[in-house]
Amino acid sequence: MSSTEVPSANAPDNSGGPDRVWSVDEHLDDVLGAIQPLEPIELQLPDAQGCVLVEDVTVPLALPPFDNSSMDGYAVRVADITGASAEFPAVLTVIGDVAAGFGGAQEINVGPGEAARIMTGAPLPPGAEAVVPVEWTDGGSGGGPATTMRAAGTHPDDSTGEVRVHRPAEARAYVRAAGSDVKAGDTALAAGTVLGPPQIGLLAAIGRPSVLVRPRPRVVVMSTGSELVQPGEKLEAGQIYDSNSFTLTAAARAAGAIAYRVGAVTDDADELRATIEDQLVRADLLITTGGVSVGAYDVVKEALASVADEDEPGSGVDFRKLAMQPGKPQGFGSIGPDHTPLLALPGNPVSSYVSFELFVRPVIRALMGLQDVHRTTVRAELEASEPLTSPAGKRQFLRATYDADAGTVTPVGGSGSHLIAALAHADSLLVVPEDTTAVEPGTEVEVVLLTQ
Ligand SMILES: Nc1nc2c(c(=O)[nH]1)N[C@H]1C(S)=C(S)[C@@H](COP(=O)(O)OP(=O)(O)OC[C@H]3O[C@@H](n4cnc5c(N)ncnc54)[C@H](O)[C@@H]3O)O[C@H]1N2
Ligand code: MOO
Repeated sequence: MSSTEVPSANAPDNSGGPDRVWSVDEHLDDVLGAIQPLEPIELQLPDAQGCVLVEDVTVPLALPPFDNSSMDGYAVRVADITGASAEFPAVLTVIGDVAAGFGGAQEINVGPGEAARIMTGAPLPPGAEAVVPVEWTDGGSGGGPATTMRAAGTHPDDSTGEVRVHRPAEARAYVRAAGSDVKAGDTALAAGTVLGPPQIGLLAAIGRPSVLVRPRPRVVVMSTGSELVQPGEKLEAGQIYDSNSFTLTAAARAAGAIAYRVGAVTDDADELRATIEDQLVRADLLITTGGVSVGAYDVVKEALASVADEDEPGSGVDFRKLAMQPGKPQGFGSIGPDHTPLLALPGNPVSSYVSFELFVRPVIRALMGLQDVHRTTVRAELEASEPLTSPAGKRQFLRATYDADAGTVTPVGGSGSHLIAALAHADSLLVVPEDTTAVEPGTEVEVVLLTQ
């Protein structure tokens, strides 16, 4: 990197004391190391979308279940239409209709010199060896080539009488063979598959109404701060609107969670503790924002100190400083009888969002049992009118826009962790490493894509 690199004197303090500063990677390892995927449950197909399958699903019946037509046309015997042409059509007796869903195909038996009208998806009747599309015939009209089949309801006579076939066809032409998609006993989907729309469709096609999956985590998001007012309400002096709970609830949902937004809780440890205890019942993961710094009203630390069950291994919430900007103060641990994981994020809006992207999103995805828990990162050339500066010893995450065609990344707004508007116009985070204090335009940098 053609940028200013600072010596290791600025590296995080790893001494283990109260002033210890953890690196982003150490914190992420600790957080993810404490997360187990949620226990599998049986979910109805519409609810299983986006979830990870935990069973191998075996095909109970072949697809298609029976030989069927891929065209609207006539089911015929091959020998009857050998050598047929427009000038010398094969004239066949129409013995009836076979429509999709028609269960009585066995009653229609196509004998020599006979044809049955057949619709796309309808079972091939006994005796028939091929299907000729209606466009290869006169459609029973006695005239030239047909373009469509006339509706059985308005033209019942078309199911009887004669049809002229203008072209020969090979055996099995326009026939979709039973089992040509999957066979009974095949593995339809293997454990570990993420259920997207086509996978849900396959499960439905083989008749499965529900499957065993890891569920979406239920994530409760609450912001803290006595200055916070809900959008729509009147702002008094010194108050601001609560945006974090909206941002992070939306982010949790986008990450795959079932997200519950709890409005802002005031800076009162008892109230916060009571709210957290109330919310535990519906939470697989709790997220708080604010109150984790060193201020006199930073109550999250105080409240969480006694919500935790200290007698149980794995309980309790640790607060630490990370070598990153934004997002320096962070809390992580588990609380309540079920050791529900909790991440306490800093209150500054950009800090809480960047912290969510780096730590909470991977947790949500790990709870879902997904293998790939991280955002896509790419390398891009810095496009800027002047060099970027970054604090020594901290990994900085600047908001940016990424141009995939040009292979460039451009910072949006400054580095301040209160810059909500710039964040809303960014699609990526530009990463400046801990040992770099300046980055020249044109330098290749790492970029975290917030959309993939
Ligand atoms: N003396 C020090 N002060 C601060 C330090 C420090 O090390 N020493 N760290 C700074 C850093 S870095 C951060 S980040 C913040 C974290 O503070 P808290 O987590 O305690 O957050 P608050 O004080 O509650 O709020 C900070 C800021 O963000 C606004 N905020 C909070 N919640 C919301 C919300 N839901 N929606 C919109 N805006 C919100 C709040 O009004 C404050 O302006 O501490 C620094 N201070
Ligand atoms: O770490 Mo704070 O998140 O820099 O603003």
